Amino acid sequence: MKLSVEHISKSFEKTQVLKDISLEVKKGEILSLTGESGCGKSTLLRIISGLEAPDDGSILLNGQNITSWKPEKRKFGFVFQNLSLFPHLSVKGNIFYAIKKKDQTAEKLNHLVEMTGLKGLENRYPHELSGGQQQRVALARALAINPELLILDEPFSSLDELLKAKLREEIFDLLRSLHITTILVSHQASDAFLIADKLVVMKDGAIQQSGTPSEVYQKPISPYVSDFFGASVIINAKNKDENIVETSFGSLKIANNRADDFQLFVRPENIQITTSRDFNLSGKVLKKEFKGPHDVLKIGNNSTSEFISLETERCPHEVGETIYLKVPEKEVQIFK
Ligand SMILES: Nc1ncnc2c1ncn2[C@@H]1O[C@H](COP(=O)(O)OP(=O)(O)OP(=O)(O)O)[C@@H](O)[C@H]1O
Repeated sequence: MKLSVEHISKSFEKTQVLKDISLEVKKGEILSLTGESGCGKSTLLRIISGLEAPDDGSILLNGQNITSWKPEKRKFGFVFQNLSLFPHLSVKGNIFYAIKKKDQTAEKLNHLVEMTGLKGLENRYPHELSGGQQQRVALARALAINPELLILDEPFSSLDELLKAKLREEIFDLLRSLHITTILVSHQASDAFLIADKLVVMKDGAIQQSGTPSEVYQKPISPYVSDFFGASVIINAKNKDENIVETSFGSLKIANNRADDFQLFVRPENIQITTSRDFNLSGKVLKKEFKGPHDVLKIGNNSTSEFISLETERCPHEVGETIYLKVPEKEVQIFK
């Protein structure tokens, strides 16, 4: 199984909401699609699922052009944000909703409720279930059709943080064990989506960056992408000499041939506190906050209003002390 989205564009009236989007999901892969509200994620999902037609471009399933296929023919399973369970149907009725009568066997039901942790709840109605259980019903219903592709549109948004994390992990484990090809859409930035196989980050109707989670996390191409996944340290910089870059916190040895001002990006865990002044950044600890497993330092100096916010392991330095920060060149990304 392979789903290819090729050069999809879409406008509503005069506004272009999707601009030449291309991506690919292979058998058993989990692709996570994220981006700020209004960037076009839902519109893209609607086009993939056949609920909306693109102005340009094609959707291919195993090389076959399915752009004009009706949603039913595509055999995709969905779990939407609002779940859309049928209130007048039991768990069993909801799970079997899209299944032919002859395939509605006790064995199939049993298999689905066991997989999704709903055993014993088959005869309950949606209003008699918790939010997490309702999510499971929606998932079981989507899996019941043996979908070619599963589309999860922000399925965890209504749950509290703890339950969200637990259910997400459980569902990901299940999808991986079943080798179900999945597109997961998230409207929120979250490290949790780094467990997908592929990440696609959208902005203003276009793909900003796509790649493996570690590529996107370690080498984001813009502050927009870096801020989506974890904390980042971004410092204004300019070229000083060949391979020397100057910032208001000191100079660093970094190969860079840009003439204009630019920004240096580095993940906080790649910065080490050191005692050496040479080619390291320096600043005063302005604030130190205890955050359980780590401290957060706010580092500044007199020559600038800029400061570095750094998450570190237990820091022995106190407010007012000057500290030096080692920033390894290979961990630095340059943002224009
Ligand atoms: N049927 C429509 N008619 C006109 N404009 C639309 C229609 N559907 C979506 N839009 C517009 O297209 C843009 C993209 O919307 P879309 O719902 O795809 O974004 P999204 O990334 O899913 O946002 P969110 O995270 O808030 O759900 C928005 O500006 C939205 O107002």
